[in-house]
Amino acid sequence: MRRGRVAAPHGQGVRVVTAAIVADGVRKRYGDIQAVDGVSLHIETGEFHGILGPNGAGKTTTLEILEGVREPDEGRIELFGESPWPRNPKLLRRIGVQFQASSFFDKLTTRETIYLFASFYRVGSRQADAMLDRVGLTEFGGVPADKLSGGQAQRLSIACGLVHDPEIVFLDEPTAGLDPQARRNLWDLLRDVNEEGRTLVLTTHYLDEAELLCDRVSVMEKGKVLKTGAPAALIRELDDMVRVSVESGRIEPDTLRGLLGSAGVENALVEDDGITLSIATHSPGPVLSVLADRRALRGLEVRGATLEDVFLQLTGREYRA
Ligand SMILES: Nc1ncnc2c1ncn2[C@@H]1O[C@H](COP(=O)(O)OP(=O)(O)OP(=O)(O)O)[C@@H](O)[C@H]1O
Repeated sequence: MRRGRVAAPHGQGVRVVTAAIVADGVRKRYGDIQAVDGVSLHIETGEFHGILGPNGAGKTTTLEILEGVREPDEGRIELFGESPWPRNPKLLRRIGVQFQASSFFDKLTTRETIYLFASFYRVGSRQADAMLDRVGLTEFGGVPADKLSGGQAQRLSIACGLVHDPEIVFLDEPTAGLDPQARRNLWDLLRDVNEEGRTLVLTTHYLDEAELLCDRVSVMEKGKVLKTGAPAALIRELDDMVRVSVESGRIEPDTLRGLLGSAGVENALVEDDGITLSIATHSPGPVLSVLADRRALRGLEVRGATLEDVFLQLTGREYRA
């Protein structure tokens, strides 16, 4: 949230912050599945907010309800004080939705696609061209939209959601499936869009992405928001925990149990690669000393806690996107 907050004039000492989005007690059920189970959110104007969680946590359903494209079973939602459901014409120009790239018309070029989206809002071709330029796609204007690479298609879909200059932008896993370079390029774009004072709400599987981009995140699991806060604040609540990792083959299970029993060890697990033993602790000294005694320091890494550790602490289980 870099520029979007409404600051009080100098000397008054009071900062007025208006809510862009308020959700209260939102529920949505699909048959037997309670997809969203009492979600409440308060997202400030200009905030970059991440809704994160593993598959099936209820992120997309929550986002669609906020966007006003899905009706909640229960709960109150307001965008700038207006309900988005049923379809609210007063809000349409003020919100932008990044559509999944797969929903483009396959016979339209990149330029025709953004012109089409621009026409929905009576936005002229000059503004549409400028937006295409902004996302670096001018030279691909004549290319059929379905021939763009994954990163280019995502940039086009974001451009289509931004072309009418909305105040709130909703993005559903905008970097899913992109290579690392394309992800980084997209992060730069999203940061710029937020710096202009727009409110961004993004869902993501990637905890590192949320940690890097978002002012605040809401961690979701099983339809509920487990916690909301600034990534750094959530991590700080873990009380200076660090994660010590080594190659697991070097340490016997007995030693591991001993470590787990010792003071300050929060948890120890073998990571997805099947090789790395990862130990979360508040006192890395004794842990490192036991590992050194056992000559089990191969592959040693010591790093600060991350949002993965926050998730582990909130749910008691490892984060698996
Ligand atoms: N239209 C639907 N009909 C029936 N069940 C649905 C529908 N949409 C979602 N669900 C179910 O609701 C739950 C929440 O889904 P949702 O897509 O909101 O989660 P998500 O966190 O966005 O997951 P993902 O990261 O996999 O997209 C899941 O169990 C999903 O299978």
